[in-house]
Amino acid sequence: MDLTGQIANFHFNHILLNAAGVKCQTTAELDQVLASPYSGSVVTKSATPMTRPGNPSPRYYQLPEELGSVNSMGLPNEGFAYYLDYVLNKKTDKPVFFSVAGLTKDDNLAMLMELEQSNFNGLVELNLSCPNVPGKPQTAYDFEATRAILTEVFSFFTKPLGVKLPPYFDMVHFDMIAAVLNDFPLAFVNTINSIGNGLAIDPHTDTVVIKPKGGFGGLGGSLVKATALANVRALRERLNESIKIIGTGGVTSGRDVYDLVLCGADLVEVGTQLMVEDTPVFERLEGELANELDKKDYQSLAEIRGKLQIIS
Ligand SMILES: CC(C)(C)CCc1c(C(=O)O)[nH]c(=O)[nH]c1=O
Repeated sequence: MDLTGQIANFHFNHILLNAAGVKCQTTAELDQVLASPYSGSVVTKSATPMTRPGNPSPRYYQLPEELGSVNSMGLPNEGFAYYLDYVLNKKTDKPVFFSVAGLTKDDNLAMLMELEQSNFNGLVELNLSCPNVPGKPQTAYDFEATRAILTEVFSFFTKPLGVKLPPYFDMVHFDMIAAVLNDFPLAFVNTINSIGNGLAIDPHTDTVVIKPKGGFGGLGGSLVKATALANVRALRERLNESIKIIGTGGVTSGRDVYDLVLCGADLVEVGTQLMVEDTPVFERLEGELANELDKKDYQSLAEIRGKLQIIS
């Protein structure tokens, strides 16, 4: 059975990997994800130029009944140089994704320039869920700002680059972000990032469950699956076919992986469920995915990729 994927010149023997932010802050975590026989790759925690401690804890909370998670980590990471050193020296046959999340455009451009001039030969993911300027929405919700930064990036960047997007909820927003992205030689789009600024309450104490931002945080896990499917499907329908799609959000079973591929995903990332089960989740999900294909006598993901049927 062929459970592989392809982005740019990179072939992935398995389509599953971690979502940036989960199991990818330290070299030990990165090594564990890469060492899993059932992961196809690894993505680093989104890097800022300097190391960051992130927000005060509690900053991550697992919701009850496996509903999902809420987080306001605050970009804790070991700093750009730490991850560059890792990806330059790590021996692996698997393609590697390097995620950058500068808090300013200049930080992003500086990190991307250094990646461009380095011997890094993997894929770069620019996290557009970062704030643009105070008082304005995150970059990916500011279509002019998105166009502006991609114009500057592609004036010098020649390696395979994709963007990590927050979810959109308005059909016109799908049209607008796709119209921007289609103007650039992107290798991929990764959709979705967490659903922004959710709120969860501890019923025993009538208190929010995380400390930062008065309890507001990004939502992940099964409760975001329908939004993830919609964003993968909507962008697949709108983006040039040269722009591949990484589907992220709501994966807890092989059927969830199958559904994201049906909507057009080339690779699939696991976040919240990886926090729950650790790296054995990759073997479970791939086994369940193979069973779903078996049920319908499919031999490869290529036969179902983008083949979601509508009711005519
Ligand atoms: C939300 C930001 C802190 C601007 C970026 C990092 C990030 C975080 C984080 O580090 O809080 N959490 C997410 O669910 N998605 C993200 O992209």
